[in-house]
Amino acid sequence: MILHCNSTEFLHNHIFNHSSRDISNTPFIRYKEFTLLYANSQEWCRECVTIFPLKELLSCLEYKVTGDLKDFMINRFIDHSKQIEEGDIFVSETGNRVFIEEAIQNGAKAILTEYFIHDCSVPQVILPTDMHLFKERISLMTHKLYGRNIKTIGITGTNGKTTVASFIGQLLMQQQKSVCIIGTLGVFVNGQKLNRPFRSNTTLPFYDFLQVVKYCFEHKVEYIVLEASSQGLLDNRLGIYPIDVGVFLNIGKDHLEFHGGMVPYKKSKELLATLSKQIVINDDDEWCRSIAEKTELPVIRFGERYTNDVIYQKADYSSEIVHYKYIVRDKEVQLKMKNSGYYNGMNIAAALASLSGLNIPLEDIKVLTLPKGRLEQIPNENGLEVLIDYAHTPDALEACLSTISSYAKKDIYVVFGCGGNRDKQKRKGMGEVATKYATKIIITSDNPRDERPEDIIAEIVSGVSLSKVMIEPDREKAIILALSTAQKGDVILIAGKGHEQEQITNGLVVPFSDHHVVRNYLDESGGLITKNDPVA
Ligand SMILES: CC(=O)N[C@H]1[C@@H](OP(=O)(O)OP(=O)(O)OC[C@H]2O[C@@H](n3ccc(=O)[nH]c3=O)[C@H](O)[C@@H]2O)O[C@H](CO)[C@@H](O)[C@@H]1O[C@H](C)C(=O)N[C@@H](C)C(=O)N[C@H](CCC(=O)O)C(=O)O
Ligand SMILES: Nc1ncnc2c1ncn2[C@@H]1O[C@H](COP(=O)(O)OP(=O)(O)OP(=O)(O)O)[C@@H](O)[C@H]1O
Ligand SMILES: N[C@H](CCC[C@H](N)C(=O)O)C(=O)O
Repeated sequence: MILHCNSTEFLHNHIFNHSSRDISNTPFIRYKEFTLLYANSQEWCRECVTIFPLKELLSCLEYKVTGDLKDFMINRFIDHSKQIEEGDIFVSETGNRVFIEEAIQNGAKAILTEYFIHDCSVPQVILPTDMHLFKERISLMTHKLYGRNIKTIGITGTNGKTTVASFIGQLLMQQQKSVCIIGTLGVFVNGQKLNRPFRSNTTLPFYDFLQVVKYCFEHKVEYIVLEASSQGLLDNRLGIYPIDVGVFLNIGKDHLEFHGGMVPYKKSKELLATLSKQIVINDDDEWCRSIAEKTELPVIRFGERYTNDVIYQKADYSSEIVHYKYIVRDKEVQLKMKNSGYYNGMNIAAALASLSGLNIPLEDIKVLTLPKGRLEQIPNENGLEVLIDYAHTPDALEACLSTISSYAKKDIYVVFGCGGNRDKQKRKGMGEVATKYATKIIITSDNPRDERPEDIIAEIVSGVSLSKVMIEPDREKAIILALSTAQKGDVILIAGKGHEQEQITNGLVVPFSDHHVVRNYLDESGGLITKNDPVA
C-alpha cells in the first residue's frame, strides 16, 4: 500500500493543492515535510521493481475497474495515442473517442480515464475524482523507482533557462558525469538528442517526463537538468517529482496573456520552490530575492555582491573573447567564452551555483559554448557580423543588443518580429529596446500564428523610432534586406527564432530557418566561408 487513508487525506487537504489553477495563496511546501510523510507511510522496497504496480498507485483512491484487467503491473502510462505500444495503459484525460480507438489499435491494454467510456473493447480504470492524486503518486513513485539515484536540477526564469541548462550539462560532462537535459531544444543524453516521439514543449508533458526519467534510469544517467516553464509548472507537468536544486534566474515580460498578469506569472514560476530541496537564486534580481525571503529551504546565491556564494566579478565585455571570473565559496574560478556579454556571465554564475549546491568539484573547467541559436555567429567573407539569437522578450533583446553595442564600431541592424497568439505587451517594449540600441531596424514576422502579421507589426512599430525603421512582413525578404544593405563592419542581429525550424502562419507550420536563409543568401552571393555548417 502506498499511503494510509488518513495520510492521503492529509496530503490532499494540506499539501497537494497546486493542481488547481487558483494559486493565489499557494504556500511554500517544505520538501522535508512531504518526504517524511511519504517515508512514514511507505511499506515497500523498490530495489528490484522495474514496472509500475497499479494497485499501489490506486490504493485508497476512489476508482473502479471495468472488464478483466488481469495484470496490474504496468510498463508504461502514456497519454498520447500515437506513442502507445503493446501493453501500455492509455491515459485519456479528454475522453476523445478517436484517440482512444487509435490507442487500442496501437496495443493499449487498458484505458485510465475520469469518465466511463461506452463500447470500449479494453478494460477501463476509472478515477472520477482522484486523477490529480494519481498523478502526484505516479510522479513520486517514478522518483522512487527510477529517479532516486539521479540528481535533478530544475531551472526557471523568463530568460536564460536553455542556456543555463546547457552550461550545467557541459560542466557536468567535463567532470565525466552522465547527464540528461530536457528543454526547449529537446531531450539530450550526454549531448545526443533522443530520437523519440516526445512533444516539443520546453517542459515536457507529464507522462513524457516520466518516460524520460525511466529512460535515464535504464541508461545510468546521473543528473537530469530540466527547464521548468511557467506554463509547465502551472500545468503540473512535473507532478510532485522531487527536485534537488531549483534555480531561479530572473523575471521579465512574457506570457502575460496566458497568466493574466505579472503576479500569477511569478506565482506559477514559484511553484518550482514547492518541489525543491534547495534553491539557487540570482541575488541581483528583486523577484528572486523575494523568493529567498519567503522560503525555509537552503538558498545558494549568485550575483555581483561579495556576500554571495558565487560572486560574479565584472569583466571586459567588449573584447571578442570574454574572461569571466568568479569566486565560488572562496575559490577562484575562471572561464573564457566567445562573444557573450554580461548576461551570459550571469548564466555561468547560475550554473556554477547549481553545481556547488550539489557539491560537485569544479576542477579543470574548459571552454563553454552557447547553445544553438543563442548569439550564433554565421561566418562570411562579406565583413559582416551576422548573429542569430532567440531573443523574443524585451529583456532578452536588450541583453543582446547592449552586448553588441558595447563593441560595435559601425551600424547595428536588428531584424525581428513578435509571436502571434502570445503576449501582446512585449511588442511595444521590444520596439523600444530596438530603438535604444540599433541604428537600423527591420520589423518582420515571427510565427504570427492566428493573428494578422500587419497587426503585430503595427504594435511593435508603436515603440519604434520611425526614422530607423523598415517594414518587411516576409521574414526571408527581411533578412535578405539586412544582408544586402549592410556594409562591411556592420553587425546584423536576427532575433526571435534562434534554433526554430518553422514559421507558423494561419494555422500552417511551414519549414523555415533563419540560419538557412542567411546561408543560402551568403552562398549565392559568394560570402560564406564554411560550406558545411551544421544547420541551427
Ligand atoms: C496551448 C497549450 O498549452 N497546449 C498544450 C496542450 O495542448 P492541447 O491541449 O492543445 O493538446 P492537443 O494536441 O489538443 O491534445 C490534447 C490531448 O489529446 C491527446 N492526443 C492528442 C493528439 C493525438 O493524436 N493523440 C492524443 O492522444 C493527448 O493526450 C493530448 O495531451 O497540452 C499539450 C500536452 O501537454 C502541450 O504539448 C501543448 O503545448 C503547446 C504545444 C504549447 O505551445 N504550449 C505552450 C503555451 C507552452 O507550454 N509553452 C511552454 C514554454 C514557454 C517558454 O519557453 O517560456 C512550454 O513549456 O513548452
Ligand atoms: N540571463 C539572461 N538575461 C537576459 N536575457 C537572456 C539571458 N540569458 C539569455 N538571454 C536571452 O534570452 C534568449 C533566450 O535564451 P534561452 O533560450 O537560454 O532562454 P529560455 O528561458 O530558455 O527561453 P524560452 O523560455 O523562450 O525557451 C537568448 O537568446 C538571449 O537573447
Ligand atoms: N517559448 C516561447 C517561444 C517564443 C518564440 C517566438 N519565436 C514566438 O513564436 O513567439 C513561446 O512559446 O512563447
